[in-house]
Amino acid sequence: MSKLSTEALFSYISLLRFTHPPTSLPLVQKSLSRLRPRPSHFDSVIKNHREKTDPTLPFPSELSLIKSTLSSHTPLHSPSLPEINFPPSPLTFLPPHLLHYTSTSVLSPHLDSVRYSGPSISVLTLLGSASLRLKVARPSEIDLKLTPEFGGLQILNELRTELPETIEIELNAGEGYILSGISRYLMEHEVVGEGERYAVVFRDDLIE
Ligand SMILES: O=C(O)CCC(=O)C(=O)O
Ligand SMILES: [Fe+2]
Repeated sequence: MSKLSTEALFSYISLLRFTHPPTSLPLVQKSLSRLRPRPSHFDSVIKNHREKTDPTLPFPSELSLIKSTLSSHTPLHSPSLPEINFPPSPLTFLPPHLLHYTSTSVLSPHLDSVRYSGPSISVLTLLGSASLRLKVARPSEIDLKLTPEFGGLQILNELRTELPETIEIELNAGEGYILSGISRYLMEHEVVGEGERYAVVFRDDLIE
């Protein structure tokens, strides 16, 4: 794995990227404008930020770009890794989740719950910049009963030996990333940034 190019590495963990102009920033700022910063999310993963799920904002061109990015992805597997479930097409998206971070906000390493959303998590940065850091998750973080079949936790050891300890990408306004496959189910993510940042998160619905 260490000989893989960055692009091949991202493909291997199904970390996809897209660019979309941050034209929805004014709508997102307006939607969040009356909210007070929250000292803590219910699970303490995010702190000192503003957030809101807003079903009234449709984001049609962002969602169609995310769908086409996902459907053009061919996962790259090492022969020893079992297949990871990939989103069927078409996906049904949950209402968008709006986020506003400031210099005091913290987003700690976590895995998004597999109880509430499906196989892809897409985030478009609308203002500001930060870094996304991905690491192979600890076994205790993974709910094997609810996670698609990975062939047991042995896959984590395999990933730990095959992947760099941290995979990091820059997040700038107008840039989006998608966590799916390995990066969605088997790696924890954290966002590290200094200044103000607006982002919108598109999660797809659970697959029955
Ligand atoms: O702000 C981001 O890029 C990530 C947000 C996130 O990880 C989450 O809301 O679960
Ligand atoms: Fe997350």
